[in-house]
Amino acid sequence: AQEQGTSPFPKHQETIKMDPSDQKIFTVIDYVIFAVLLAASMGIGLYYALSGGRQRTTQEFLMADRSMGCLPVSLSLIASFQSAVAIIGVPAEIYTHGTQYWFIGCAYILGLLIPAHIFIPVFYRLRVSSAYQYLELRFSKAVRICGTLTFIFQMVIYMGVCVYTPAFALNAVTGFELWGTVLATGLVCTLYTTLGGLKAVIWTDVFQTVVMFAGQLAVIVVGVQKTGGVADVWRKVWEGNRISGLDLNPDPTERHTFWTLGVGGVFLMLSLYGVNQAQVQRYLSSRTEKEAVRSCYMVFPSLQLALALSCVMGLVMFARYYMFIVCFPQMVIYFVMDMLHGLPGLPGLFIACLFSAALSTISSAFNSLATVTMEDLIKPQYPAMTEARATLLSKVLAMSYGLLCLAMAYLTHLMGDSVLQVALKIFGMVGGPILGLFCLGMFFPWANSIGALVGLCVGLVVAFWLGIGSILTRSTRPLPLECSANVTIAIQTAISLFFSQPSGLKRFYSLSYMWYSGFNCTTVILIGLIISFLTGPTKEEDVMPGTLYPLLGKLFCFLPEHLKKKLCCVTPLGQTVSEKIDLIAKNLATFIYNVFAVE
Ligand SMILES: O=C(O)CCCC[C@@H]1SC[C@@H]2NC(=O)N[C@@H]21
Ligand code: NA
Repeated sequence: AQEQGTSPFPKHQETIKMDPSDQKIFTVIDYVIFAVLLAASMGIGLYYALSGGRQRTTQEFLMADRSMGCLPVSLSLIASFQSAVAIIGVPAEIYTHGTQYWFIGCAYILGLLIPAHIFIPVFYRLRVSSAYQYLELRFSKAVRICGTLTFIFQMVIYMGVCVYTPAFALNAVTGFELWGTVLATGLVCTLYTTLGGLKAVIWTDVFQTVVMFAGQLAVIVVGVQKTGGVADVWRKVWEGNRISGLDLNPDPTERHTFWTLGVGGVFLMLSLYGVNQAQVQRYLSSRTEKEAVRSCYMVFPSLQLALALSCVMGLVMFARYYMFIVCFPQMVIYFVMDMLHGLPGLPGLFIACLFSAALSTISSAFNSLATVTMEDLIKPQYPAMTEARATLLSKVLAMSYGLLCLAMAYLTHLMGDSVLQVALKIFGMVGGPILGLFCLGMFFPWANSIGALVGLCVGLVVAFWLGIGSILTRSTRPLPLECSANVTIAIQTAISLFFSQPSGLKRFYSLSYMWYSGFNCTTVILIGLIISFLTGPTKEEDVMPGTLYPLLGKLFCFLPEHLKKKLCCVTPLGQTVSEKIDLIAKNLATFIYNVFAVE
């Protein structure tokens, strides 16, 4: 049933440019909406710079006076890791490979329950400001510093991808000024983060998350209506077999299956929602531990909604273009402008949506980077520093990270891979080992500092060997379009010759990137335990109270008490399993009550 439509695409696939002049994409109202977004974000920043304690202490600037409620915290938690990468990358993923990626939603259950009931209680009761303070309490100063530096490395790269993605995508399709937008976005974000601190970052995240959902919803509604209605879209999508079934293929080199997404995805979620400073800081800014746990529960429905919106957008895009099977990097933006041009204000709304996604993520990154640099690297060196000076320095740090992020944006220009893959690989390669470090500390009392250090280093080396190896050996990978033909072939032959390795290594390199978090986390734990046992395991009684979570006690709760004692599974968190279970039940009940009570 292929309609004989004329292809809406210009002849040359490489340079898809809708010249704003003839297409009249952006009317004045569109620019106004984009400007309103930046102005509103600045306004919130200024408001928190001039109200409350006027950002005079690090407790307020970095921790929002630990006074936040669960609703803003939960929306800010989503905004931190739902950036333009997901808004552009997920629809392209669904268009190209079908809805298999949607199964990552199954990882959100354990991916949020474990942080709510394991990581939050430990961090909250230690009353730390930075997650890496935990590493010094549990291990040593050296482990804390390595953890902090690893986190900084991860977030600086991730930030660059998040700033660059929306600007480059828009420029490629609509000629929207590239570096002007990167500068405008980066500077506005740096300003309101530097002026208003965590309170401003959280409240701008709330506003930006609403804009993000609105923009995606608008594209879906207009897209379905222009593609013949829901029934027609469903028929085209079904015929194009874009609705993937449950793929239970256990092969770990299979890119997306229920196992790589549903199980591998849990480790990805734990590395973000369990131990990433940006999220931990939000939990710690909650007024009570219960409020923090509740905000984690409230993330679940909104995260599922965000995932559904971006997946449905990909399906509508497929229904629209399936008869012209083409795929080029900026197809999603092209589709959006194809749907929305001629509807004044909607292209502007989508641009606002794209930059809301970017701003909310990079502002969280700036603020968490400033916090860990201050708390983990500077304050311990200068304990006598006055509050005023420390707060001023935190603001300077937020500003510096903002400028560094612009530089990273340019580096992203050179990466060329699909941005969703790049972002998820960064989390897997760097977030995975950090998750392993925290799990080693919380669940294994025998782990000592040397084991933790060696485990982290080996974990990072293996992670980068795997990550870079997979990029280099995927000779089938389409190199960025701008490469000229003969150079590409020469490079590819050189790489394939150099890397023509035995099948074992080839299989290692072809591990699905969705397993990176789980694989690297496990490496750190195994190496960490082996080294700890070789260098004299820590005794339970020597461990700082409150830094252990009796995971083994929970798992073996059926064992008699004396055996559990031997397996050192006491419950230092002071709650037996049954108390834990009824806490979960009570939380669910109050959460459901809150939702309906609000209605
Ligand atoms: O959107 C981004 O900036 C990064 C890609 C998504 C990161 C992970 S995927 C699972 C979880 N769900 C989200 O919305 N973000 C995180
Ligand atoms: Na975001």
